[in-house]
Amino acid sequence: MSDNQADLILHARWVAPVAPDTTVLEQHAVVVRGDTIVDLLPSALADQQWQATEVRRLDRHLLIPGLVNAHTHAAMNLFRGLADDLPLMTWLEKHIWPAEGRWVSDPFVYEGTRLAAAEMIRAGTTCFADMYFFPDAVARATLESGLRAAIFCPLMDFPTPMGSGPEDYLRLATDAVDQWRHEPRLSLGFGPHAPYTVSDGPLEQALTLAEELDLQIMMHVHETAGEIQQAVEHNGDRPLARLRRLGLLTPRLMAVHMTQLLDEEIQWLAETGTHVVHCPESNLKLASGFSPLYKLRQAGVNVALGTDGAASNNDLDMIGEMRSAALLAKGVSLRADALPAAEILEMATLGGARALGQDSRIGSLEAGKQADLVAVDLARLETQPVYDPVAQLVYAASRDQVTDVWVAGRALLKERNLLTLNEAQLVHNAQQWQRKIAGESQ
Ligand SMILES: CSC[C@H]1O[C@@H](n2cnc3c(O)ncnc32)[C@H](O)[C@@H]1O
Ligand SMILES: [Zn+2]
Repeated sequence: MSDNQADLILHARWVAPVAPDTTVLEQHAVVVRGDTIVDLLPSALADQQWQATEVRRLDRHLLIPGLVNAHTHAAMNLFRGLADDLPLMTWLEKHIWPAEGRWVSDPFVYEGTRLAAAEMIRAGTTCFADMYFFPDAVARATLESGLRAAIFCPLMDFPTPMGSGPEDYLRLATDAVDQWRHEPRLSLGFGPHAPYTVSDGPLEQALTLAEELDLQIMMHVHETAGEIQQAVEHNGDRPLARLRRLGLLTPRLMAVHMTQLLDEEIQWLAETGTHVVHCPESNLKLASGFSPLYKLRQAGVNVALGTDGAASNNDLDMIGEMRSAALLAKGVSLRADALPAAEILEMATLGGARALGQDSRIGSLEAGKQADLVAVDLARLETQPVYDPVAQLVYAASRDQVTDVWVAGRALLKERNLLTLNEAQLVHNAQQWQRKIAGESQ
C-alpha cells in the first residue's frame, strides 16, 4: 500500500476528537487504514493528500469517538421490565436473583448480549465493560457483533447457575482469560460483585490474580446507604475502608456507583488512582443515592460513565446517560458549571478508556488509535440550530440520530442499518425468551 493510500476517509461537518483537547474541528477528515486512525486533518487537505477505497461525506454530522459504556450487564436486556419501581435490595433479592437462578445459562447470555449489542451499536457505543455470568457467551456474542468489550468474570460467595462458589468462579475466570485475552477486541478482568457478596479471602485472591495477569477489576461499591450501614453493623468498617485495608484501592479498580462518599474517601480515590464508574440513571431508578461528581472530578478522580443493565435503567443509551449525568451533577452540586458538555463527552469516551487501562488505544480520535467512530446527524430539526455541536449532542440529541458506527475501522451501522446482527431475528428471539420467563412467573 502506498504512503497516501487509505481504506476509509470520513469527511465531517464537525469532528470532536476529545483529545488532545476539547476543541471541535469544522470540515475535517478522519483517515483510516486497516483498524487504525492514521490522520485527522482539514478536509481540503485530505482531498489533496490522501486516496482511499471508500470516502464518506458526513455533511450533516458530528463525528465523535465511540462511546465507552463502562458498566453493563448486557444479557440482562432479556430481563428489561421484569421488575420495576423497586429499591435495589428488593429488586435483587426478590426478583432478579431468583430469575437468574432459574433462567441464566450460556444460551440466555449469548442471546441477551446480542440483543444488547444491537441496542448499543444503534446508540453509538463501540466498547462496553460487562459484568455477567457465562463470559464465553459474552465473548462469542461480542465478536459476532463487531463491538469491543471488556469482560469482567463474576465472583461471589454463593452458588449460581454458573459456579458453585469462589474457587469455581476464579477457576472459570482464569480459563476465560486464557481463552479470550488474545482477541484484539476483547479484554478480560475480574468482577467481584459487591462488598456484601464477596468475603475477604476471594477478594484478596482476585487482586493477586489481577496483578499477576495484569487485569482490571470491576465491583459495585457504595451503591446505597443501606449497603454502608449494614457493613458498619457487621464489621465496623465502611465498604470503601475495607477495600482500602485489603489493598484494592489502586488504578486496577473500577468502583461502580460510589454514592454517599465522605470527603476523606474521595481523597483516597484520588490518591490511589482508583476509577469511579458513574451510573446516574440506574442510581435514580433504584433510588440508590447520588454520586458527588463535581467533588470527585475536582479531586482529580477519573470518572467513567455506564448505564448498568437494562433491568435497572431501562436502556443502554449513552447519549441519554450523558444528559442525565450532566443534569444530575448540576442538581447535586448546585452549580450550573459542575459538568460542562465537553467534560461529559470526555467522561463517556476517554474516561471509560482510562478506567479500562486502554486509553492508549481507544477513547479519542487521534492518529495511532483504533478507528472506533460514531457519526451523529445534527441537521434534524430537534438539534437545530447548531451553536455548539457537543452541547447539542449532550443536551438535545437522541440516540436515533446516530447514523453510522465503526469499530476497528469496520462499519457496524450504516445509515442506521445494522450490518452484523439481524434485527428481526433478535426481536423474535427476545419475544420467545419473554414468553418463557413470563409464562412461568404467572
Ligand atoms: C456477578 S454477575 C452480576 C450480578 O450483578 C447483578 N446486578 C445487576 N445490577 C446490579 C446493581 O445495580 N447492583 C448490584 N447488583 C447488580 C446482576 O443481577 C448479577 O447478579
Ligand atoms: Zn451493575
